Amino acid sequence: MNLQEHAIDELGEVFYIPDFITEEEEAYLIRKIQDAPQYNWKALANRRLQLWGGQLTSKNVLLAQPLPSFVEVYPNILDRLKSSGAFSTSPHKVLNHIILNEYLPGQGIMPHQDGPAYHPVVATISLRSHTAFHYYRYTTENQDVLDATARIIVPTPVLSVLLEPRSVIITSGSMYTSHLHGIQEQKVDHITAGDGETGCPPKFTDLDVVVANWRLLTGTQVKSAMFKGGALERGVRYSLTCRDVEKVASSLKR
Ligand SMILES: O=C(O)CCC(=O)C(=O)O
Ligand SMILES: [Fe+2]
Repeated sequence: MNLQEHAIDELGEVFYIPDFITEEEEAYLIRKIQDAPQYNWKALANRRLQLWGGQLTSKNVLLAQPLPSFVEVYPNILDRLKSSGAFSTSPHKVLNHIILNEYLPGQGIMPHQDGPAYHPVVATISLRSHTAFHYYRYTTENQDVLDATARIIVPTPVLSVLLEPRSVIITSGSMYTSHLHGIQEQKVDHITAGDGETGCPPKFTDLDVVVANWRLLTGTQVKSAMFKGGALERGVRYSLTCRDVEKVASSLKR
């Protein structure tokens, strides 16, 4: 796979690959996720999550646990991501940690950075529902403040993407190290139609920002919204956030 053909930003740091997994694989993964015992879920204020591959210590060391067979055997997400080239420069050349997030319609995640525990590449697979995913930057004022929470975020995203179910989005470079990303808490994503040409691309209506990956979208309903406009209702979405934790403790080191 030539990752650069999937670049959706000017610097070539963000890549969108539609239909990264099949519908059968998606159905299987969702069944496995839903079959997990209640105690595997960690409840947060506005979403639930599961950690696969172990916990991180306060010093950002992964206490590695085996990954579930349904990411290593069928479907073999590990190898598939490896052959995408996404982790070719990471220390273990492959992901070793996955956060599974569950979002109900109307739930999201505040703009944030993923931090220094991971090699600065993240691959996020979406299951079951689409969502709208935005990248943000800090203002240049206040730049020397070391505490990221004290810095000001520019409210208009620098890049906005429509993530389809079964797609993967890969974020690397400065988009990982110095930008933020988030999902707004919405039940519906309104789309303003484009004209099918680069001069007038489709937009997310509410923020008036271009759908950066509109040319790469494959879903019938989603594509129709790009050309005719429309409202895309969010369903329950699962995301698999795949990363390579740099420091690993335990005999499971890979
Ligand atoms: O669900 C997503 O697509 C994003 C999740 C995320 O940013 C994270 O887990 O750090
Ligand atoms: Fe994140």
